Amino acid sequence: MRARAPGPRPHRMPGLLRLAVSDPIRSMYQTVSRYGDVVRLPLAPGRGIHLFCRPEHVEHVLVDREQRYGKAFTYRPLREWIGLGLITSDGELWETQRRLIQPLFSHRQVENLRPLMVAAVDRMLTEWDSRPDGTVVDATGVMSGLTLDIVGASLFGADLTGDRDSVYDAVETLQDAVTKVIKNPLTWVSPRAARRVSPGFRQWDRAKDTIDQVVARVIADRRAGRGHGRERPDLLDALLEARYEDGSAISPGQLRDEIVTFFMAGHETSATCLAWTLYLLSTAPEVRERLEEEVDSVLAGRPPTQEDTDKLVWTRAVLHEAMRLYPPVWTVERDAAADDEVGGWPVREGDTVIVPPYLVHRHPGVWESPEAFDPSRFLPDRAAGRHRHAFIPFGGGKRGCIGNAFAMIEVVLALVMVTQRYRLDLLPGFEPVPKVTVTLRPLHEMAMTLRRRD
Ligand code: HEM
Repeated sequence: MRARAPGPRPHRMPGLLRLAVSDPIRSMYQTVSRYGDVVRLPLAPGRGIHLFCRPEHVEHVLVDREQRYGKAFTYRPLREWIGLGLITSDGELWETQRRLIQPLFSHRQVENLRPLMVAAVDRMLTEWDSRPDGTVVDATGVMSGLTLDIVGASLFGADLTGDRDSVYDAVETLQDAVTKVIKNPLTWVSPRAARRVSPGFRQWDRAKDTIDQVVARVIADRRAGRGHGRERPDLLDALLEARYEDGSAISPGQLRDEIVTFFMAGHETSATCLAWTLYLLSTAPEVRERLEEEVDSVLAGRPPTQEDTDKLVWTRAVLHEAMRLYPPVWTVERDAAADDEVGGWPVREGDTVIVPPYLVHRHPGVWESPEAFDPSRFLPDRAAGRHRHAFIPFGGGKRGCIGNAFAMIEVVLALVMVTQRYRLDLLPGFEPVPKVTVTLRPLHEMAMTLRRRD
């Protein structure tokens, strides 16, 4: 094992941290272009942050040695708002909750949710149909409304269509809040204190209240037996009816935290993926025409079933390529619970390890012309032989995304059904810029015109 990975000397850290705060992706790029794809940043005496950008490093940290790593301290600020749900918990609590929830997210179970997803996309398209051709929409906002509707209907049997705008604003506020708190060095000592001293925290608490009120209503409706066309038990039923080994039920606090977690994780990521996909398609007419041809020839106007999925090769390639360029979860971070060695470099207990999908997905040693939008790189003949951790939009290992199958059904369905009826074009002169918060959503509105295809 070598002594220590390359990286800046401690006196350069203040400048680097300033850049990391103002522009995290640029600072990561600069760091790896100067030091290579393994970098150690001296955070404090005896404590380092490691950046690993190669697929084999990802596999090592997230899969092969996952038991040596826990969620990084950087996830702690999230707990201030979403509590200790599946994303932010660790250890025994996480294992118990994951065991409880995992069966509901198997391929077979989420396939059962397809009709509810189709109905939600239909509701959005029917609303679009009532607007004049050429109407301008904010693609990020509409996709967020759609995926919130899907999560509400399919996981909680709830109609959340009336909550779209307030939840959208609240999620944006909370993402900004988490990002600001993470950037405050006090977070390393106490995220709660960092939250309290940050300007604007009252507004953040109001956003949390907005989410909490929606969640409380969803639970109260279910307890009162008010359903919304449910044919089989959903996530809310599973959580309410679950009994732990000692026979106890889930506590009200834990119930709230899990629901808020699924609320947030389940819609924001898929919405971001769809918004970037629509943007990229509007920049590449030949890619979009090929998508339209595939959708028209495979489905002839009907919504896709499970059996169609394998035939929608180009559709899936387009979505994968959009998630490669704009991974909704752009960074994945762990704290080492024990000493380790990654790619021949030492990692000490307590060090933080970053495996950023954004950089792994644009690694020039793995991807040809990594900055280009080229879905054909995901066609089976070109994808063959690529390292399986070169593409990690859903993370990997036991902490990988529980909603992976759910999300893929949802985004394929949404893209296909939109493509069957509409073309979306970016307003001329408008160039979206990624906003680096918890997710990689577009900084401003993604203003696009809706045009019917018929
Ligand atoms: C395109 C859509 C999505 C992307 C790109 C995505 C990405 C991710 C990633 C990268 C992680 C792992 C984070 C880490 O290792 O630190 C994760 C975890 C998680 N995701 Fe997703 N996700 C998506 C959709 C969904 C959906 C639809 C749901 C729920 C319905 C969901 C629920 C979760 C949960 C609960 C976790 C935490 C899992 C655990 O730690 O046990 N995600 N997601």
